[in-house]
Amino acid sequence: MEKTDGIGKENVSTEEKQSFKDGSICGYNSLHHLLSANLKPQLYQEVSRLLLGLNCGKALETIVPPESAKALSSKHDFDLQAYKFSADKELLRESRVRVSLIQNSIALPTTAPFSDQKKAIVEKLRPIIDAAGASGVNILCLQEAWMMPFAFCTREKRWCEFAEPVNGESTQFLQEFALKYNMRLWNTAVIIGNHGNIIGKHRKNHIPRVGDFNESTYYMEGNTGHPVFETVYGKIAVNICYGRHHPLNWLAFGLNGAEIVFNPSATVGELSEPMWPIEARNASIANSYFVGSINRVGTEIFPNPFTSGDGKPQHPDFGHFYGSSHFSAPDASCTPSLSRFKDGLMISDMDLNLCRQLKDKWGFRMTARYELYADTLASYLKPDFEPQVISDPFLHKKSF
Ligand SMILES: NC(=O)NCCC(=O)O
Repeated sequence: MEKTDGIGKENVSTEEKQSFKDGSICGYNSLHHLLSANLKPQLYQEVSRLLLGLNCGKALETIVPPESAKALSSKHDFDLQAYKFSADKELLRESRVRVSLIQNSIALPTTAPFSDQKKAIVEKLRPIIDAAGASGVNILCLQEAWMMPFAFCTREKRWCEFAEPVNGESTQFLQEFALKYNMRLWNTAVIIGNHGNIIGKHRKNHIPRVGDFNESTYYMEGNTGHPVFETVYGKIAVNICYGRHHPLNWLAFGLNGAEIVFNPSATVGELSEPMWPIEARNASIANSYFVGSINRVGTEIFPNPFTSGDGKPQHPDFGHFYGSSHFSAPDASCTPSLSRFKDGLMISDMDLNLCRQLKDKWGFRMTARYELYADTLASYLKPDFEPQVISDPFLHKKSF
């Protein structure tokens, strides 16, 4: 596995390890770097087999990005990784696509004028999107609320100034690239076609009310259902951030025929890091589609400290957004993650036939018994719902 600049270092003292406040994992870019640097090769291979799975019976293949993309990654200091998910070769159906994810930190302090903050993020993204374009990427997804700091923890209304109409300046910025590179790009919920056209939008279905994530101060639950956007490169959908904790949300995109579901996110280590690699991978397996998970990076400090309603002291930041963007495939394989603290571009070739092949192999759709669940859900929604519980008759008897 590729080692990164000074951060992927092997000789880290204990004191140093304890003092990494930069978002690294004991000085390493990601869990996979830590493991590859510290395990003997055969042990690392076995750990990888379990952590990342196998694709067509082998460890996931890496792709070498073009020199121009590598040069942009060195010059602008972003993590660049590329992989290939294969499927069994089919004679009649060919369905290959190159997909990518971008994770980024903000570019200016949250105290800078809002328009400068937005411009600086756009300028930071330009070379990363160019690297994706130079790599022949067909579909690109950015993180949730990519053009602003994730200020919803503050509950201050002034951050609403960052809101834009569907065809606002951020969409227009991406439309240029979509046209230039014959690519589809998304700003979390706006889906842009390779002619620079807006194909549609999807609004976040589930709005968090957990820890500092109290986004209900800013927007309402989405009302756009579970749209799947049919593009020349495949059928794609967006499950925005907190929606990943809702298995029925994933299911509905699958029932509508999604082949790739993106999960643009903003989430912090203390809250969700142990869940992050599991939820996407599980959704991918259960619904026989690919998942692209994207999380922002960095720690964003806000001018006015805020409390979290948990009795603890007020604080000026959310915690560390841990990046770790990656792809999961329906055969339970997945890519390693991008850096935990650096901007990054993850590229992956996908043979979308893998979705149908896994449906055929495991038959989850065929065996799903949706009518059972439709009945349970219908009765659960009624005010007189009684849970189906059969108690041990001895449970409520007095003991002798
Ligand atoms: N942005 C967002 O929905 N965050 C919620 C936190 C989480 O789901 O981990």
